[in-house]
Amino acid sequence: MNASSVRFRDVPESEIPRALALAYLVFHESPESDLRSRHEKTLATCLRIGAYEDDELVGFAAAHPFDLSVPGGGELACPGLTFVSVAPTHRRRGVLSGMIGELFARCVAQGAPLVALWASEASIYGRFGFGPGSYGTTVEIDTRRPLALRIPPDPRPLRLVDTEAAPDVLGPYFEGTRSRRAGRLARTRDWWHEEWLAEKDEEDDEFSPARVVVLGEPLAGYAIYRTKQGEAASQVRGLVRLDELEADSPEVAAALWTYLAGIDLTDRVRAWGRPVDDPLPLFAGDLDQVRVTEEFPALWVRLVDVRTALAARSWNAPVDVVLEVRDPLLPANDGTFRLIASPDGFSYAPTGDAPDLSLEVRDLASAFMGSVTVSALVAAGLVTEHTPGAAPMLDAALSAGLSPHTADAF
Ligand SMILES: CC(=O)SCCNC(=O)CCNC(=O)[C@H](O)C(C)(C)COP(=O)(O)OP(=O)(O)OC[C@H]1O[C@@H](n2cnc3c(N)ncnc32)[C@H](O)[C@@H]1OP(=O)(O)O
Repeated sequence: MNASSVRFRDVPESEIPRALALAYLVFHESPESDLRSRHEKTLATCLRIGAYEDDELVGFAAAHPFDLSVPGGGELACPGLTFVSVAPTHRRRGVLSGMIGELFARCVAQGAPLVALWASEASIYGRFGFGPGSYGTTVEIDTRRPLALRIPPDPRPLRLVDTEAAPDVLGPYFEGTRSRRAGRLARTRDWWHEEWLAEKDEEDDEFSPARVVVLGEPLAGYAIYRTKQGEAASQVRGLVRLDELEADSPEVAAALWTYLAGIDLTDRVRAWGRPVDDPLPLFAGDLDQVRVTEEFPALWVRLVDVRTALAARSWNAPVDVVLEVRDPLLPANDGTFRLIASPDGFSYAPTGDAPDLSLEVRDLASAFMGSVTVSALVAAGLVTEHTPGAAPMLDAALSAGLSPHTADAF
């Protein structure tokens, strides 16, 4: 086989089981029938690209029809790439590259300015112009003693909400958070039920069903969590796994963390995918008790249409810079452009002027989302600042308050 013997085309709904068989092969999975059915249902709503050698499916990629919040409260169509699978017999011959090219062409045709993904390996997607658009952290709390905090928890009562009713209670609140943080996907009712509130945890069936605890009327914050029993014989106590916690104020967050840390018969809380600016590690009273154990790239973002993406985000200070953007895969983005933006206006047009900053489109994606500053990229040797002061000027314009954050891993 060579790359030219492979053809790319849509995978019809009737071939979803075949695509899933390839995905389970490459991800070393053998899910039970209810999870297979969920995957089939999800894939029916996705864009599906297949790489075929004659009639054999040798590569598969799907994309969810997501909308992503961008800095300043706007949102953009952002296909969410997932289930990327190449047959072990056909690796490293350009099948993934071909599927990505196909996906970008469809995004351009459909007017989707962004693509996003969670990477199985962080080394794969930079070459295709993806940069980390949000980072996540893992936080662990030792709850063998009461949670020590430097601020008083909100004293209002907490209540548990049935998972059936939860999307109606949490949905509008979560939607409100999307205008404050970039990186958040719009959630449908099905997404809430299947990805957040499913009876069985997809990865570890020792966990309880999802539990939802809320504070305030109207809602001022909530937590979604699962618990795992300990083992009396080996004196291992149970675990609380926090899946999501949102709060209007640090006091509400403090009340929810105190609740989680106080759950009987458990001695740890583990929270994966917290925002990098989560206030808990700041208001914790004992930093031996509350530890940030990990920080990782979460959502990878690709600017398929740089101009449309930049136009959709907020500009918090005036900026006038010439950017030399390198994008070998999408020539419309590649070139030298003058960016003039402020809270009152935006323009981005090709120019023959000398650049103030030179950068790769993957780094522009991270700066666009707000996950890294341009000055930090200059300091790392990834962006060239030809005109002193251009990077801090662009950073002031890009600044947008809270860090980008994505908890929906897909
Ligand atoms: C969004 C998601 O779904 S993430 C899930 C990704 N899928 C998996 O991890 C499943 C198992 N792996 C696979 O199916 C395949 O190995 C894939 C999809 C990762 C790669 O597919 P391939 O068809 O082999 O990739 P392709 O030949 O197009 O390689 C393109 C480039 O990426 C590089 N590359 C491919 N896979 C990897 C990897 N795992 N790590 C580092 N680099 C890689 C290649 O070396 C090549 O580089 P080059 O352009 O400098 O020569």
